[in-house]
Amino acid sequence: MSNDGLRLEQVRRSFKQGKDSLDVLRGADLDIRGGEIVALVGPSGAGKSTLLHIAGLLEKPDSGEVRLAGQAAGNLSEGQRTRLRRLHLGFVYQYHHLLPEFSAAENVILPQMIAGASKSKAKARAMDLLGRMKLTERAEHRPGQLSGGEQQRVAICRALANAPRVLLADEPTGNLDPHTAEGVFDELIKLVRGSGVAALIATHNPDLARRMDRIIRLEDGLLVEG
Ligand SMILES: Nc1ncnc2c1ncn2[C@@H]1O[C@H](COP(=O)(O)OP(=O)(O)OP(=O)(O)O)[C@@H](O)[C@H]1O
Repeated sequence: MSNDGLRLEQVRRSFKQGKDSLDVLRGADLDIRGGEIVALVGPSGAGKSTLLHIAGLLEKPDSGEVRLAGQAAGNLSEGQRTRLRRLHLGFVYQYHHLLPEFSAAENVILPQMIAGASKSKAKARAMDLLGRMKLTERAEHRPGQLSGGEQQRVAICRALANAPRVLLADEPTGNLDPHTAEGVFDELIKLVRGSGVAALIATHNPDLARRMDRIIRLEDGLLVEG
């Protein structure tokens, strides 16, 4: 069946470690539809970041297919992969990676302009996203003038700026104290639900994982439900 979100089919990835090969992904299957929020859990070193890099077209699998917004990525050129990534993917990392010399609003405006939006449209969307994250008053502040929670909320707005079909997040609240993490996570969930994006969020926090629609566990190189 078609899926306009994210689909992985029999994804395999191994790394050479000396004479041995470490089989991190051994045929991982995944299907996330628009509007679904899925937690990716598993012990440290299980391969969650590797899986997110492959799903985000930052790395290629040894075999298997990644389908993004209905399009198979396997046979695309580097240029086509970059375009697909720009059009359909948003990323949130543990650290915000905002541009320090630009304001919060500019950090959300820039990716839209790179994708071809006019400045006025990009600004209107940035202010709308920042408003939904309760950051209107902070829009003109630079990242260094914001709290850790606020920085991460701006990073979430930036990830959603181009209305991607798929949002990938690697421990998005992992750097924050538990109370702040909970608040940022609530806002993330609200924004994601309102946008219809397919979201895959890696977390070590079982309380946060339980609040998503489904939990997928990475175990011995395979993805299992629950
Ligand atoms: N480029 C690489 N070369 C060799 N080994 C790698 C490479 N990338 C990852 N690995 C190995 O693959 C395994 C999975 O790593 P990965 O970072 O995906 O795990 P993770 O589940 O995200 O861990 P954590 O929860 O600690 O972030 C680890 O044993 C790691 O050392």
